[in-house]
Amino acid sequence: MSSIISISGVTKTYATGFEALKEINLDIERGEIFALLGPNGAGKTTLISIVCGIVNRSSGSVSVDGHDISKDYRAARSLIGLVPQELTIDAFETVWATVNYSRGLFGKAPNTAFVEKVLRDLSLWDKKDSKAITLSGGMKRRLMIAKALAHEPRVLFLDEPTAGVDVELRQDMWAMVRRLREDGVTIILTTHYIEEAEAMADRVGVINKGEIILVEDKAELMRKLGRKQMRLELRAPLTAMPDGLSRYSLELSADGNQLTYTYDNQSDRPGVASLIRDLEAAGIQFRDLDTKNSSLEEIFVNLLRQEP
Ligand SMILES: Nc1ncnc2c1ncn2[C@@H]1O[C@H](COP(=O)(O)OP(=O)(O)OP(=O)(O)O)[C@@H](O)[C@H]1O
Repeated sequence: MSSIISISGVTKTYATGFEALKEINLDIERGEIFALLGPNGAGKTTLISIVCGIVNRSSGSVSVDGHDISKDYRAARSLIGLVPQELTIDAFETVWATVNYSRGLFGKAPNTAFVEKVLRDLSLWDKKDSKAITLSGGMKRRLMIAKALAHEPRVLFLDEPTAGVDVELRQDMWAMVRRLREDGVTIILTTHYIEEAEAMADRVGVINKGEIILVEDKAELMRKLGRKQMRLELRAPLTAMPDGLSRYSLELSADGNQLTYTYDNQSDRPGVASLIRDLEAAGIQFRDLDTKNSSLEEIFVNLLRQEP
């Protein structure tokens, strides 16, 4: 896959002297869903805003489909749709006017069939004549997306797309984002909901204190950094861990009824079989057993914990 966005050596120091981005190098591949994760204040919005031409970088370069965002600003910007965190729609404008106006701003010829398709895809068609002020919160967010798609961008930035959105609507949004990808749109989203990245992203980037600390294929990341846990429900509670089991990384629940064994996903010798033998030798019996893989959330928290 070739990259559609290329960010090279980008730094940002705000007028206050605050260094929000330190030497960011990042390539976004054509047609992927890329999730940018990071704690509050990590620099996600700053980075997106630079690519979209809203904030000036202090140094470095960015190109969008080969167009330099400074030298070739218009061409670069016309390839991008941005859905910012805050609502930026005129409350007294209709849905139809909002989307068509936005298309016009990019100098695109009117195309009612295209705008109709966007509104239908976002389940806003029956609201086309409603004023934005009369829409529910979820509809307003969808209108923001419709507005961002009005000029047929090839790249869509979604900054915290589902912040404060209920679970059902969040699932709808995810489905909609996947459909956009199927249409060939590259999607970059920032999110606090790690389950969102887990559900949708092809690749994940983690940014912390203005630095990209990791970029990885999501499935690979979960395979490489993921851990597995096996939980055993004991027949009789244990008061202390028997000596013979000290070589395993075992945790005993406070009531003594559960043992949890954490092990490496990738290891050829995860030690499960020998643990079970050793439990037997120690006379510990269990009623039930289950295993689970660690989530992206656990991987993320561990990554940030390792950072100085
Ligand atoms: N105009 C500005 N002037 C000075 N500092 C700023 C400005 N805008 C942002 N910052 C600072 O830069 C840092 C990065 O902010 P940014 O909004 O990019 O973070 P973020 O990762 O998007 O955070 P969040 O998840 O909270 O939206 C923060 O410490 C913020 O206070």
